[in-house]
Amino acid sequence: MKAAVITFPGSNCDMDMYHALESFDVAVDLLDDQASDLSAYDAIFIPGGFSYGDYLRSGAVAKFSPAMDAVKVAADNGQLVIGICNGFQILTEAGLLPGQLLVNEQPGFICDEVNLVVENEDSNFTNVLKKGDVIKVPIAHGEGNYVTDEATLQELEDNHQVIFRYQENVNGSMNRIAGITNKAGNVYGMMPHPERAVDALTGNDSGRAFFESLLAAVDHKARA
Ligand SMILES: NC(=O)CC[C@H](N)C(=O)O
Repeated sequence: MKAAVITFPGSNCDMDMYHALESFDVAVDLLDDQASDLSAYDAIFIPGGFSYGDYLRSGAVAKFSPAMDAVKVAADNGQLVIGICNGFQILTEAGLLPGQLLVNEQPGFICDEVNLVVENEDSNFTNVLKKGDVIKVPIAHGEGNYVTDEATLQELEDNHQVIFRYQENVNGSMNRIAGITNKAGNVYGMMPHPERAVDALTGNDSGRAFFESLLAAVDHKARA
């Protein structure tokens, strides 16, 4: 698998993602917000942080960067696009995923480890797991409260686009949504940080299943 991690001014989880991918022997390029051609990559990661200082709203400035035009082309091509935390916020702002991440129901920055329940075991991001499995993954956000209109929420549920739910609703998200895909299943966003849970030395490597699923999905596509 060939991966790109896009670093925006203010990203702060880009190197976490880089090291997580390297731990799976993935060839990773670190690109910046001026990236214009992403056609060489199986998977493109938009990492967490505070892109452009989170001015106006999280992700609201990043969506205008040249790199996001290239991400849209890649998404249309069916390449995998993965946004973690601020990356999820950028993908919703850019219109690549439905809904919006609002300020947490109890306003404030939450830094914790939370249990995520697998909702869809057939996705590119969970295929080594089973529906109902629980993985513990760090969260670190002030704006993780997922909202959308009722019709879109119903559509997300009906199309099995909800991939993970929080076991307990930590931030007020509708239907305890922690991660969703687009309709085609190749664009994915989640607020929790699997890239921070890949090394047993840190006390938690349950995020590895997420990356193992991605690798299996890319491998499967290459054989098809
Ligand atoms: N860790 C992050 O990516 C933080 C995301 C975002 N800036 C928030 O606080 O919600």
